[in-house]
Formats: sequence, structure tokens, C-alpha cells
Amino acid sequence: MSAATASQVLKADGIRKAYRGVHALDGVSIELAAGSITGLIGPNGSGKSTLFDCICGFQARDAGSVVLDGRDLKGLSPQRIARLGLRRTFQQLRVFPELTLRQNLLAAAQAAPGFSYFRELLRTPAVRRHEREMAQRADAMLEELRLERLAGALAGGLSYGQKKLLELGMALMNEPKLLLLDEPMAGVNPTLVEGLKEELLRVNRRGVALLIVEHNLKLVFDISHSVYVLEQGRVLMHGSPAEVANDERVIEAYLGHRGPAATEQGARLD
Ligand SMILES: Nc1ncnc2c1ncn2[C@@H]1O[C@H](COP(=O)(O)OP(=O)(O)OP(=O)(O)O)[C@@H](O)[C@H]1O
Repeated sequence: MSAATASQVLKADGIRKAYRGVHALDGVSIELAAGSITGLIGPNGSGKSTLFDCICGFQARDAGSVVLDGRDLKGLSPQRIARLGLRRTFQQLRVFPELTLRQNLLAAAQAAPGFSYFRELLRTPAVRRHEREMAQRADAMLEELRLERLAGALAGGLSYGQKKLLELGMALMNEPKLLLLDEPMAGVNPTLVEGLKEELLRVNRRGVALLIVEHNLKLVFDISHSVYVLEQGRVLMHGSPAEVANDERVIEAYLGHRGPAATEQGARLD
């Protein structure tokens, strides 16, 4: 097993995971360049969410290693991994509906480096400085997400697309190196998809690498530098968006057959 190189933000090697005999992941290896956008696609049940879970420590791996920015994540809790700069979003929204937008962002910041419940109890000057910094960061985030006029509103009253934006902001509060996005566009009104896409590109321009699971393939091919395709728990291929969109094996994996009909429908992969 080789260590990650300096230009890699993440190297996952030989990841295996079985659920009661079902091989959800059967030796998956991926490498993500620092600051890159990578798509992770594959038919339903191919193992995308399980791979996220195994990378972030939400599921124990049966085998394989994950190295974040040169550091082996073996045995670390999801909270510790988040503090090291790897954050994720989930298919199901995880915002606190009874808190305001600002409070949601501040709650997410408690997982940030430098936060300590012990120092919090003592309310040291360092704690007060940290609070001020987090408050400023929350305000800047609300402005960036164009949600500043809703800072004091309850998150439960937001539209679904606005909640997705807020969740993205929460994941960014501790300035991660890598953000794993699980279906960021699912259920989002088509008019908001464009805004969310622009936001993801802005986040990436700030140096945050993105790994995106998304069924909206047009979006994935539009913004990714490279794309991994999973099929039945294995990497079917890795290539540029154009290579992946035109690959017969990918079209077959999605549509289950080859030939003129597959090619015709496969064009939708572009
Ligand atoms: N907690 C679990 N218990 C048992 N089997 C599971 C569990 N989670 C996932 N699986 C199985 O593992 C395989 C991979 O599932 P996973 O959810 O990772 O796929 P996916 O590519 O994310 O699918 P989708 O696109 O539908 O979200 C599937 O066969 C699924 O049924």
C-alpha cells in the first residue's frame, strides 16, 4: 500500500465492505487530487453511499485504508475525521429545524479545530475569541449563500433548496480540505440547481476538493475534472467526463444492454 502524494488530498485503497454476505464494496480504490472536483456515479446499489460511509468513518471497513492529506485515518471517529478536514453531506437533510440559520451554522462550527468543551466551560479568552471568529464566519457564510436576510429565521421554514444551501454552509464552517456531497441536487427545484452548482464551483475555487455523488449526470459531467464509475461494488472505470460519458461499459451498466438503443439513450449521459 503506497502513501498519498502531496498533491493528493485523499487516497482510499482496496476498500471492502460486506453487509451480511452482500459485497457492497469489493476492493475499491480512488485517488483525489487536492483542490479537484471528482464525480462518483453508478447505478442504484453500486456502493456509492457505502464508500462515503467507509471513507468518513461512519461504517467500519472490512479491509482497505484511507489516507487524508498524508494521514492514515485508521480507527478514527467520524468527528475526529471531520476535524481533520473531511466533511460530508447526506442524502437526507441534516439541519436543525428548530434553530435559526445562524444557530445551525454555529452548531456545525463546534466540530471545528480549536473547539474544546473543557475550555468552553472555563470561558477562557481563547473561547471568547473563537466565538467571535465563528460568529463572523457564520455571517460571512450567510452572505455568501445569499441567505443573510434569513439569518434569524428558523431553518424549519426554509424551502428544500434553501435547506440544501444551509447544509452546504454548515459543512464548510470548519474550512474542510475535502467535502463529500451525497446527492446535493436531489429534490432541488430546477431553478435552484444552477445556483447550487455555482455555489459548488465557488467553494472549489477556494481550494476545497469535492467528491460528488449525484444522479444528475449532466451536472456531474459539467463540473467534474474526473469521474469514477462504480458497478456492483467495484470501480468500473475512471476517466474524464467525456471519456466516461461515451464509454460503452458505462452505458451498459446504466441501461443494462448494448446496441443502437443503448447508444441512443446513452447519449443522455452527456
Ligand atoms: N445498512 C445496510 N445493510 C444491508 N445492506 C446494505 C446496507 N447499506 C447498503 N446495503 C447494500 O449495499 C449495496 C450498496 O448500497 P449503497 O447504498 O452503498 O449503494 P448506492 O450506490 O449508494 O445506491 P443509491 O444510488 O440507490 O443510493 C446495496 O446492495 C445495498 O442494498
